[in-house]
Amino acid sequence: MSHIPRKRFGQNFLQDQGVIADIINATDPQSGDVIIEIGPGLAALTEPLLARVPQLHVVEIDRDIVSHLQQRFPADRLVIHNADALEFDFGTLARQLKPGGKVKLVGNLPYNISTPLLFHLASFGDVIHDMHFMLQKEVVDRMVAPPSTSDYGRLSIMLQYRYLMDHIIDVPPESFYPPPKVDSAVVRMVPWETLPHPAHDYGLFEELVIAAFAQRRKTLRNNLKGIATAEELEALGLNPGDRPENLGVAEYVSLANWLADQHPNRLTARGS
Ligand SMILES: C[S@@+](CC[C@H](N)C(=O)[O-])C[C@H]1O[C@@H](n2cnc3c(N)ncnc32)[C@H](O)[C@@H]1O
Repeated sequence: MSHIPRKRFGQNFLQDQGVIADIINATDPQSGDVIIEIGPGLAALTEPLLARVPQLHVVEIDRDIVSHLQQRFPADRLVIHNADALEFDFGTLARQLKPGGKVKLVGNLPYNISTPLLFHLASFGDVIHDMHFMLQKEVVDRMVAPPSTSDYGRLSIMLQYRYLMDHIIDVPPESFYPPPKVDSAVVRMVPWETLPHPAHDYGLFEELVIAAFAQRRKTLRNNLKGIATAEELEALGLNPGDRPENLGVAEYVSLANWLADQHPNRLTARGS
């Protein structure tokens, strides 16, 4: 099939057999697994996945690609959902396909929707076993970054709160057609069975992290003015002279939980 890659759908098709094999191995498909692929494109991952499982579900927005896939694979083996992954209800499909169980997600994601898609998927953690995604390398570096490194920030904290994450491989532009302008990487995301540091009020935790990183080069004492005094931070075992990137997820959650329990209006009062 001669398909002209569509920029607006972020179409960079994988053509490197070594990278494809690495992603399939990382996904580790077993015959009983229910797998949903996001953005199958011209089937670079779809075909080897179908070689391992009896049936595969895919979510694809591009109608031309959908008709290509319909002609190429039998409908009982490849179930195609012609939909926008950003609006797709993965929860309902997962519960239908594996009642009481969990599904695997995989995809070489269009870079233009990767961050909103990660936020959309956050609400389906209870039905997801694991996810393997190709993303911009710069985004993967930020997702998995440990505290006190230059890549560590809001994205690291908000995703590490929900998932155990691993960087699997880096992928250079020439592994795709057409080559993207940036380097890529594959990340594994496994939702925590039980959150290691549960926030009493998730919204408040989110707001606290935004406030703490308002000015990355400033200290906590400065960024958290009106939210916690230097004395209060010290009493909680935190150093007011630290910069926001020095605190781990556990420390942000404990500060957020102290606020939620003792001073629930401080963040909103500061914002008004
Ligand atoms: C980077 S390409 C990857 C294609 C293929 N999996 C590969 O590795 O060669 C991204 C794919 O996602 C599809 N896509 C883009 N936006 C989408 C969306 N919002 N929902 C579902 N699929 C989307 C594109 O049409 C394309 O097939």
